[in-house]
Amino acid sequence: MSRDLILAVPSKGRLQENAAAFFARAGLKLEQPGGARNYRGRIKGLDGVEIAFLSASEIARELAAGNVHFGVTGLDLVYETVAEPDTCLHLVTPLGFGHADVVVAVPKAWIDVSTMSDLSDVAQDMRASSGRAMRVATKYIRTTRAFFAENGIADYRIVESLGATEGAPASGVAELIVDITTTGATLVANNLKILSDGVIRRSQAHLVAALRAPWDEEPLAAARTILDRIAAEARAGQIREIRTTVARAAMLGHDAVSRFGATVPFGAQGSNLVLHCPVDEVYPCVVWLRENGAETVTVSSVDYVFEATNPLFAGLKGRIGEG
Ligand SMILES: Nc1ncnc2c1ncn2[C@@H]1O[C@H](COP(=O)(O)OP(=O)(O)OP(=O)(O)O)[C@@H](O)[C@H]1O
Ligand SMILES: O=P(O)(O)OC[C@H]1O[C@H](OP(=O)(O)OP(=O)(O)O)[C@H](O)[C@@H]1O
Ligand SMILES: [Mg+2]
Repeated sequence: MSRDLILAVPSKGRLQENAAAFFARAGLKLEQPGGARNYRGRIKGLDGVEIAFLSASEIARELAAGNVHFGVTGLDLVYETVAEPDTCLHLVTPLGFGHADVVVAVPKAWIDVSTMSDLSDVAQDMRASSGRAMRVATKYIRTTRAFFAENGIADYRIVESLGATEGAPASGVAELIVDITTTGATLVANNLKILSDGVIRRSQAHLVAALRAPWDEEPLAAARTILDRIAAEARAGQIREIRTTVARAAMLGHDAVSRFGATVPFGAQGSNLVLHCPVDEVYPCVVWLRENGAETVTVSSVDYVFEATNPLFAGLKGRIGEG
């Protein structure tokens, strides 16, 4: 049996390009030999990892079943597809793309309806006046059931919709919808509005680990390598490297830690000072260094910051064995 770590990556759709670009930034180049129709691949120069190219919703299912170790998919699909995600999955890290909100939206013409509580009244009124249940068009069935139950709405019916859900109210198939929105353009074009307390979930793509996957020594070692790279790239993105020569470098380095949340990665050597400073604090830190005698100060982006500890791997390690 293969002892490879299996990493599931979207093979199509909204998340595909961003996922490949994300791994590439971390120095992990996904290779798909034979082109887009070959659903197995590898990472260039990294043995012990097999890529499974799947659709985003399939990835959520395969993670829950423990058939893959790692997967990239949207939080909306994780919670929609998996019954008890907290028991069998570990969210390793958000990836900063694939943003979408799962929302409850009703016709704009319903001027008296702006909250879930108002919607509860609508459901009762409909039942009383026509004897029928309010209808909700959606493909987010589990998500809708849970959210409506939390809001005390029980008398409604789900109409399963696999596409163009926003058209359902106008075409008379349902009274309202639960769907994802990113820019809001589709809702506006269909004369729908989001209820003020109707944002069910803010979703983005995540790297997710399957607790039920066979986490033998080899896949765990591969996971450590992958997460080492991802953490190094993420850390590098949060900071800029500031370099200067200044008297009392050690003391200023020490102060920069408390003033700006900087780190002094290599310690202060004589009058040379290197700081890793949070992006938003870079300019204030430069001004402060000059006030303290620094003349030339350079600021640069770094590609990776590898550190002795890796919070992503530690987080995963802490949860393996629970699944
Ligand atoms: N504007 C958007 N429209 C649709 N999906 C989006 C959008 N923005 C981000 N996403 C995310 O992309 C993921 C869905 O991707 P995709 O439609 O390719 O997956 P899928 O549902 O598995 O595919 P298919 O519908 O073909 O089976 C979800 O996690 C979703 O939140
Ligand atoms: O808020 P917006 O930026 O307008 O984006 C949201 C819309 O985009 C997606 O539809 P998609 O184009 O993927 O079609 P489908 O739902 O029919 O698959 C999603 O299902 C919404 O309908
Ligand atoms: Mg889709």
